Amino acid sequence: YHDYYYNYTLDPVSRQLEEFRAEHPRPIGLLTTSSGEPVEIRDTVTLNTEIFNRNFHTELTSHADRERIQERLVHAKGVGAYGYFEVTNDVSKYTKADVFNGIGKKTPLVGRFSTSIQNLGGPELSRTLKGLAMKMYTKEGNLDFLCLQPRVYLYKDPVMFVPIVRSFRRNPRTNLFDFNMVWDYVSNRPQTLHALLWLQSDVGIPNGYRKMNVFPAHTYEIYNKHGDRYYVKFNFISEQGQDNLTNAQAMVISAMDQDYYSRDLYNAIAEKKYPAWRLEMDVMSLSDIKNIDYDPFDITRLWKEGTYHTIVVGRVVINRRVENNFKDNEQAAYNPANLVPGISGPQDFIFKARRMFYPDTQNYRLGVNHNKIEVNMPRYERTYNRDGVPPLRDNMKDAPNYYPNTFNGPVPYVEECRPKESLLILENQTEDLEPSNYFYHNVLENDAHRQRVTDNIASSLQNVVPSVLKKTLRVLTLTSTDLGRRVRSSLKALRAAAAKMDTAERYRRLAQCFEMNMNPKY
Ligand code: HEM
Repeated sequence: YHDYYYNYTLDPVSRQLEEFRAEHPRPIGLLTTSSGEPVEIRDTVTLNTEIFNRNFHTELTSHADRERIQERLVHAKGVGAYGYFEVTNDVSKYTKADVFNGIGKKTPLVGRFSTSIQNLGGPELSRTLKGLAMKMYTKEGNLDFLCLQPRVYLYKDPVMFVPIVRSFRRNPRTNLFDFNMVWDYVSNRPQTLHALLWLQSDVGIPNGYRKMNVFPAHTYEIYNKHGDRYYVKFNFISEQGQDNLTNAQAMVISAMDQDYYSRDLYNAIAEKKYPAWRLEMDVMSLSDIKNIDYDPFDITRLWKEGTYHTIVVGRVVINRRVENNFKDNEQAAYNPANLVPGISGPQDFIFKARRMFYPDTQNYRLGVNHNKIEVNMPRYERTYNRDGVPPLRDNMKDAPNYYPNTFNGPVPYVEECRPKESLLILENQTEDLEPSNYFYHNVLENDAHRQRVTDNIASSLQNVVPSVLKKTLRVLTLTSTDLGRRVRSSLKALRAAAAKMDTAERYRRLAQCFEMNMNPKY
C-alpha cells in the first residue's frame, strides 16, 4: 500500500479476503439456492414482501439454525493444516510399516493443533495440555498420531478420563474454573501430579504451536518383516526449537489476542516459514522390555535413561493452510486406533479404552460415516459397512454387503510376519510418587526452574478451601519435602501480598488467573 492512507503492511491473516478478490477479479458465479435455483436480486431483500415465499431467505435462516455441530468433548479449540511426512532414515530393521520405509518417501498428512480444556472460543495461551494430531494418508490406510505436550499423560486408568476432565473445567454452579476441583482430584489421585508438574513448568505455555515438542506418550509395539517385535515411544521434536512464554508474557499477549497460536501458524505457513518436526523413536527390544525394573507401559512415567536408544525416523513438514476451517478442521476425526501393518500399537489400558472412545465420540459428533468425510478418507477402502447418515460416497454400489460371501466381495489379506503372541500387561494400581519426584529433582534443570514451578502451584492454591489445601500440601510434601516446603513458603508470601491489596484488585487478578487457567505471580 503506497499512498498516505495505505502506507502499512498487513499480516497474511488480515489479507486473506483481499487475496481471494485478487485471485477472482470477477464474482465467482451466479448466486443460487442450495437446490440450484438462481436467486433474483429482489429476493435478497425481504422488507415489504411475502418473506416466507423467498427461498433465499428461508433457506439462509433455517440453515444457520442448524449450522452448529457438537464441539469436541476435549480439544475443542484447534487449528488445522496440511503437510507431509518424509522418511530420512532406514528403520526397516524395526518396522515393516510402508510409510516409514524408503528414505525420501513422502506421505501426505493433515494435522490439527489444539488446546485441551478450553471450549471453542477460549484463549489459546492457557496453561493446559496442548495437542498435535496428525493423520498420515499412507498406502496401507490412515495412520493417526495424537500427541500432547508434555511427554507423560495424566493417569493410567481410563475410568479417570471423565472425572479429571470435569475437575479441570467449569464448576457446575459458578460456571467458572475452580482450583478447588483441580486440587481435590489431583490430591485424591496423585498419579496425575507428574503431568501437572510438567504443565506448571516452563513448557506449560509454549510460544506458539510451532515451537513445542509433542509426544503420543504410549509405548507402541512395532514389528519387522521377520515378525520381530520392538517397543517404541515416538517423539516429535520441533525443528523451530522448544520456546516458551512466561506467565506475564502470555497474559499480555492473551489480553490482545486470544487466538495467538492459530494466527501465528496461519501467518507462518503463508510466509513459507513451514514448521517441521523431527520424528524419533526411543526403542527397546522384547528382551530389553522384559528385563527392566519399572513398568515401561505406564503412560504416567518416563522411560528411565540408559534403558533404551533413540533413532531418527523422518520429519513432518506443515506447508499448506486448510481451505476451509469447518471442512478440514472441525470435521476431522483423529483416532489413535488408526494404525498400519508393522505398527500393532500400544497394549496398555488407556490405549485399549481409546480404541473405543474416539470412534464413539466421532459417531456422535460427525456421524457413523465420518471416515467418508473428505478430510478423513483414506487413499483406499473397501468395507461391508453400508447406509446411515450421509456422506456415503458410492456406498459400495452393487457389491455384496455381507461377509463372508462367495460373490467376490472384498477379501482380507494374510500377513505371515504378524506376531502370533501379544504381551499381557498387568498394571498395578498403586499411586506412585516416584515419577513426580524424579521430574522435580532431575528433569527440572535448576533451582530457579523449581521455584517457578512451585510459585505457579502456590498461586493456584491461594483460594483453595482449607480441607483441599491440607490434603494437597501433604501430597506435595510426600512427593518431595523440598517441593512441599517451597510451595508452603511461596503461598505464605502470596497471601501476605494479597492481604495488602484491595478486594477489587484481588478479584480482578484471580479472575484473570482462572480464565487463563494459569497462575500469575503477584
Ligand atoms: C482414556 C484416555 C483418553 C480419552 C478417553 C480421550 C478422549 C478424547 C476425546 C473424546 C477427544 C475428542 C475427539 C473428537 O471429538 O474427535 C480427544 C481428543 C484428543 N486427544 Fe484424547 N483421550 C485420552 C487420552 C489421550 C492421550 C493419552 C493423548 C495423547 C498423548 C490424547 C490426545 C488427544 C488429542 C491430541 C486430541 C485432539 C484431537 C483433534 O485435534 O481432533 N488423548 N481425546
